[in-house]
Amino acid sequence: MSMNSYSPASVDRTDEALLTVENLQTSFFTDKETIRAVDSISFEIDRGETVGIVGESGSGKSVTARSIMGLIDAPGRVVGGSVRFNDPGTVERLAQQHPDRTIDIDALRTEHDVADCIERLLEQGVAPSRITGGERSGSDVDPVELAREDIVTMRGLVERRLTDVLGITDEDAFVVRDTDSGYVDATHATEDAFRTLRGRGISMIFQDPLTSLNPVYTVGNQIKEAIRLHQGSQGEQAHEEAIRLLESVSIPDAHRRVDEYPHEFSGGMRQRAVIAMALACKPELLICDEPTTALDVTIQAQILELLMEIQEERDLAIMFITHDMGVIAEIADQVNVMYAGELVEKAPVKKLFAAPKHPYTRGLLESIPGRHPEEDRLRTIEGDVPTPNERPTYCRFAPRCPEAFDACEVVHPENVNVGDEERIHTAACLLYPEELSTEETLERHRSLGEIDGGDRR
Ligand SMILES: Nc1ncnc2c1ncn2[C@@H]1O[C@H](COP(=O)(O)OP(=O)(O)OP(=O)(O)O)[C@@H](O)[C@H]1O
Ligand code: NI
Repeated sequence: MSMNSYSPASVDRTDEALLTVENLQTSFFTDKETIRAVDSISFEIDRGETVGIVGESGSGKSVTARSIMGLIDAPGRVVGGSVRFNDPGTVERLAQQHPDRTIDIDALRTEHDVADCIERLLEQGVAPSRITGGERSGSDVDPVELAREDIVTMRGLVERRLTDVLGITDEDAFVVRDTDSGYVDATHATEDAFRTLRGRGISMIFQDPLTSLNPVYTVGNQIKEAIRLHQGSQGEQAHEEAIRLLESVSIPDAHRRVDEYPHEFSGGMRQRAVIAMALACKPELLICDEPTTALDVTIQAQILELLMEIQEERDLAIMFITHDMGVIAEIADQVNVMYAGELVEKAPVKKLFAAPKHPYTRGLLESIPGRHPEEDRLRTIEGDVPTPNERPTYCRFAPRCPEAFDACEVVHPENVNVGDEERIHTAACLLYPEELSTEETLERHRSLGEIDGGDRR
């Protein structure tokens, strides 16, 4: 495949998200059962934005983060969907490192006609909904026509891995370059590529800072090692940079503390040091998995404050995982609510708090401490998150839902619009869309399930 020159400067940064997660599925194959820990979820993260992932313990938040980072180990595996990381620098670097795993969309466009390709796919018996990606559905949809209208594109065919008609048999390609953009698909990346991705593009911090810090090295040496790996500088230069990083996360007396060991730091200071280490690789996206859960409330507030400052300064995108709706209110721009491996509601933070739609979200909001000061016991949602161990043909929340009705046991709720604008506020609940009759609503969810089901394994 030819390698066209690629200029990051020409990238149109406005129309495509930094991270696009689409129908991501990650399962654990244990002796006893298959746990569908992340069961076909989709969301996006824009540059400079904080996206919260919230849900009770066991809802699949950490597995989502680890899937994006390539950190799922046996018996777990990412089994479906895509995670597209659209950072020009990372795309360019990986395209150079892995030319044989790179697909050049521009070159494909000059060689092939999309409508012809679609006709061949249809002849091969590929379902139209697979080709259109469920963008448009119904019996009257003609994918060939959509291609003429430029709705189904070359890029779309590649994203849906409908590539054999393009003469690409390498299922393992994971870098896609286009004239004005490109992405790395983390669900197909090699371990080698993940090292680049984790080093340059995406960093992650965990609940317990000690998982990221080695007790036998000084904090400074660990930060310097990160600097050496990711920025290439060493010696005095790296030392100065380490101090600067510690100062940037407001560690007082950084000149002295740079030579201290992790056990000499308090919990809050350790988490600051871990953030400094994460920043050493100049990430575009920082994934935080409950980074403040182990800290007391005052320290927690300071760390959140710090993250927001850093984000502002660096135009960093943050994916913030928590089970705490109060923290979400503080930090998130966008919120994704997860339940038993699925995404059940998605909205901008203000909309979610002002008009929560899913009964589960409402339950989570009701259980924020201080919501009902007149009551002396904290409200909780009765029962536990079930283990998602089969393909859902019903609502997984129904057994705990105060609003469940008969259909919830036999129809799987799909994400539908619950606000005025398309795709801005969605919920996966059979109570919606509100304007339809019950019969029509169920029909809507069933037919959306058929499209989504095409991708769900
Ligand atoms: N290594 C593993 N082997 C088997 N099952 C796993 C493994 N890791 C996670 N799971 C399962 O995946 C599901 C989701 O777990 P996950 O850790 O993502 O939840 P979470 O939302 O992060 O919860 P918490 O708030 O407790 O961190 C759970 O049912 C869990 O049992
Ligand atoms: Ni977790």
